[in-house]
Amino acid sequence: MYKSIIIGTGPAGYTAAIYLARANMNPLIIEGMQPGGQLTTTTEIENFPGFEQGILGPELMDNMRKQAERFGAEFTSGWVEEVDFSKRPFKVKVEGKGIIEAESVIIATGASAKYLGIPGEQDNVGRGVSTCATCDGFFFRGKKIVVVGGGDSAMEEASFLTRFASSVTLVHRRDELRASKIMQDRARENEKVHWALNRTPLEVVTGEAGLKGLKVHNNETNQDELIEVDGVFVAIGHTPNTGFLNGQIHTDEHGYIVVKPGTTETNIPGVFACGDVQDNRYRQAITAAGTGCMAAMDCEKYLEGSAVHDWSETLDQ
Ligand SMILES: Cc1cc2nc3c(=O)[nH]c(=O)nc-3n(C[C@H](O)[C@H](O)[C@H](O)COP(=O)(O)OP(=O)(O)OC[C@H]3O[C@@H](n4cnc5c(N)ncnc54)[C@H](O)[C@@H]3O)c2cc1C
Repeated sequence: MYKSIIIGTGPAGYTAAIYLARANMNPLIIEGMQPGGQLTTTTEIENFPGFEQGILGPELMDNMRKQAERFGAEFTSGWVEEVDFSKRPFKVKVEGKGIIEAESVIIATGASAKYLGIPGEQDNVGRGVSTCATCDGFFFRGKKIVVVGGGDSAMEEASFLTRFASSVTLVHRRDELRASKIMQDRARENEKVHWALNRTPLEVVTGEAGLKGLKVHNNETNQDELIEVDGVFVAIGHTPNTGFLNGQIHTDEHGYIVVKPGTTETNIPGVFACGDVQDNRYRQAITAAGTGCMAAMDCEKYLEGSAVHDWSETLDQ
């Protein structure tokens, strides 16, 4: 039996692993199908502190893994299929490995960006196709971009990207947007934002020089069109990876794990959550790593038998 199991090896899981391993807690880390997490799908990371010239995503994650290994963290591959948090020790069922038991569990399974599922999209992630304006907007200075989506986050990303891009065209398959009025108004007031509503994305088109544009079907004219751009930002939401929890941990209406404010504690003492799986707002590598540190420290306190936080006093004041 392990003192602690960490599920997931993105920046959150690796950071928790570094802290727990250095505290002699001998954690077991379950890697899942995507060792290294989301950053292994991208190229240059320019906003992770400590790397003046930037660092490649896979290299950053490889460094974090080696750092955790150096302090004795143990890794196993496999996908967590089920958990049983109803009694102690906690049980974690890993595909092909069976049931592993632990006194505590840190959930760091991230959130997957939703994609359109059209030809050319996956081949060009990190080469013109992105799901993160904060991460990649900087690479599109003076360029033309489309943002696909009709919700608040699409409006926000479109407005944000006008700081860099020469023009941002918002593509949505209907002529009505789901976004709140205030977010729509903000985007509409921005003269760099253009609108291509009632258009269904069909294909990310590339040429010899790279990305050429987004082919869409115009639902009004029934014609296909090519919107010529340098970048395609897909802003149709994220899915937190919480299916394996089977409702045992409280989640919000979007499926994100709910933690006690200012901590990584879930509704079950001894089960902690960090990184994008509990963060619908920031979703950055540095915030994931930061909460990974918090989860390890909360977990250590729990294993030592001391209360993690006593909020009652704060709330009484
Ligand atoms: C293309 C791209 C570019 C990005 N660029 C930047 C950037 O420049 N700067 C920045 O700060 N952020 C960037 N981000 C965002 C950043 O990658 C995330 O915020 C960060 O990776 C979240 O870390 P995490 O540890 O919470 O989860 P993730 O990195 O998502 O890792 C989740 C881990 O959980 C595992 N897992 C999931 N389900 C299971 C399961 N059932 N069983 C076992 N394991 C499981 C996966 O295998 C994976 O190892 C980018 C994201 C993408 C997609």
